Amino acid sequence: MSDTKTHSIDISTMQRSHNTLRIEDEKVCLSVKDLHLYYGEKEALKGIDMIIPEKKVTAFIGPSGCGKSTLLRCFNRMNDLVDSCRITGDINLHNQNIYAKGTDVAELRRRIGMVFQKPNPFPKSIYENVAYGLRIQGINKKRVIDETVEWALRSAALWDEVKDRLHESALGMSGGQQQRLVIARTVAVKPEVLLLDEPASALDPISTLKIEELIHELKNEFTIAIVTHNMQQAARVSDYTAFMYMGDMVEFGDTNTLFTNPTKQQTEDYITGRYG
Ligand SMILES: Nc1ncnc2c1ncn2[C@@H]1O[C@H](COP(=O)(O)OP(=O)(O)OP(=O)(O)O)[C@@H](O)[C@H]1O
Repeated sequence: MSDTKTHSIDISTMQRSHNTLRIEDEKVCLSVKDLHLYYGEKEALKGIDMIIPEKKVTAFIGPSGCGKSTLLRCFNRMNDLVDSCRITGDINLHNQNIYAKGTDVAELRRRIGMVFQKPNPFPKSIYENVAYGLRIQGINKKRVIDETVEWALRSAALWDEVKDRLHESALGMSGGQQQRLVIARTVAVKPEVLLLDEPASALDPISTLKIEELIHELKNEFTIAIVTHNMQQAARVSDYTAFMYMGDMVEFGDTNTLFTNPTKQQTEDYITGRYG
């Protein structure tokens, strides 16, 4: 690295812990081995090897089309829904191969929940949005559902704003509230992992800040993987960062190190805004 370059992100001004994390010290939640993914003839993931550490936030960054969302969708087998898609390699969730024959994909998606860019609440009440996953699981005791709805809404930092209008339509909420409601709906079924695919990119700056604060709280209970186009956001919210380029995992490591002292020239070029 040259001494004269200026980083576009000054991580030292962020309220981050300056301790460098070591991936070897982490408990493994998900491990990815030699993962290749093809959409028809096109190879979109070219032999990915990485782990997602437990109860930490792992961010995926990289230019448009590099495969971030594709990789995220592999973790709960959302790519199964794409006809042309073929996958080789392994992904293990706590040593269990999620692509093994006989895997209960609905149960996998309960254990690994996903939140998308655009808030997608159901056209139901706030309460019923959060209760939905519980009812699908056959839970119908009112007391259990009431308690879980409150717990999930508190976990999503939404309870105080909605406790007096639980039975009003979710569609009357602001975009930022809707996204926190979707997060409450996802955590209500007690997943182990939350996959967040650009969860704040459709939101205003204040709602974005709330989501970032929420991510910070949620990692006490959940393992989080987040795709973001916003490098400042990745630097603020994540413990580990993966930089991808054209289907390759170029660099993966502790977020402080990746943003201040990347080992690969391609990573440095990207985080200093030379391309992307
Ligand atoms: N359903 C699909 N069918 C065919 N090709 C796809 C499909 N989804 C993604 N691709 C292709 O796979 C590559 C990776 O796409 P992906 O959406 O994972 O990238 P990304 O890094 O998340 O991009 P962005 O930041 O723009 O969302 C791209 O070339 C894209 O065109």
